[in-house]
Amino acid sequence: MTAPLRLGTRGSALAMAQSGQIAEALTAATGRPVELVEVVTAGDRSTAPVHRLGVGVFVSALRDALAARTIDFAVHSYKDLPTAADGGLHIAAVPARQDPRDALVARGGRTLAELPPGATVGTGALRRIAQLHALGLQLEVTPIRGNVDTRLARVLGPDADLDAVVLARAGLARLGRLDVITESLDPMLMLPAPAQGALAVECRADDQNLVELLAVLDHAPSRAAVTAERAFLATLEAGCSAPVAAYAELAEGETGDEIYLRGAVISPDGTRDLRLSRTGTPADAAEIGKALAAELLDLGADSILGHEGHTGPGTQQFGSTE
Ligand SMILES: NCc1[nH]cc(CCC(=O)O)c1CC(=O)O
Repeated sequence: MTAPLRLGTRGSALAMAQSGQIAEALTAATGRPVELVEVVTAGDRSTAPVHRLGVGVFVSALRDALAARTIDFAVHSYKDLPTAADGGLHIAAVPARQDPRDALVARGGRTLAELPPGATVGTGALRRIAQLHALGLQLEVTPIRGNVDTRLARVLGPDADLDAVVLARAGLARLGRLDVITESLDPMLMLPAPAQGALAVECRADDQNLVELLAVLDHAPSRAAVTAERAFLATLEAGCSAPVAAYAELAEGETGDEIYLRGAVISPDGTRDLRLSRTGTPADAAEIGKALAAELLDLGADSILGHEGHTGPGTQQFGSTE
């Protein structure tokens, strides 16, 4: 009998769902039993706005448990990971990514275009707030936070107080709640967060057997897309309140696979909206991300991000605020 592998997870419904799906996939592929071990993070205990906490708080408790060897591996929402690499840890797999689009859940089955001026739309992410404002629809954008159920209740519950909320389609998919979506937002309107819809399966870098075992879950095209988007984010040195979006698509070109990366930096009020794209080969994913970020910095993205001259340690700790 092999001892079960210990998969550390947060206790939220979303975290449990995605950890459970990875545990099942791993057992199906390798025959190894997996046991879920719940880890409570500072982010779960606090009610402060996420852009103040930084999403890194959700991740650090799992990483501490990895370092302390109380768990063997962890599954993160990739977009919640800090861009700074963690030396002792290794992302052993990026499984096939879910549809990365954001989703609108609106009362009365409405789409974005059907919301009247003054309609109240809840979201916590500056990236979404900025892009909603940039649409110029006179939407009343309201900051909200909480888990997926809490956010849905603001529109669908008995005490609903908002006309709509925007959240990641992938989260709803993992919870089996795609039915509530009234519009999956085209990336032309709402470019997703870097790595949205992707998971990162992480273990200790020196755990060679596990590194090899987990690799069966890796999906090369998803890894290439996420690599480009995250290189873009890291090069912008985006702090924890950064309205940064990126989306890489892979397609077959005439001379082989091609990667098409779009990136945006938008001021929170939506009045400054810098968007560019770049193409290349998947093998150059990281370079494409870096080059796209450099182009946007040349156009003044730094002044939107508020770190001209750079603000010192800490500012590059976290990924996007989602
Ligand atoms: N911190 C929020 C968060 N982190 C990951 C997801 C689900 C989507 C994904 O895995 O990218 C969500 C919910 C949301 O943005 O609505």
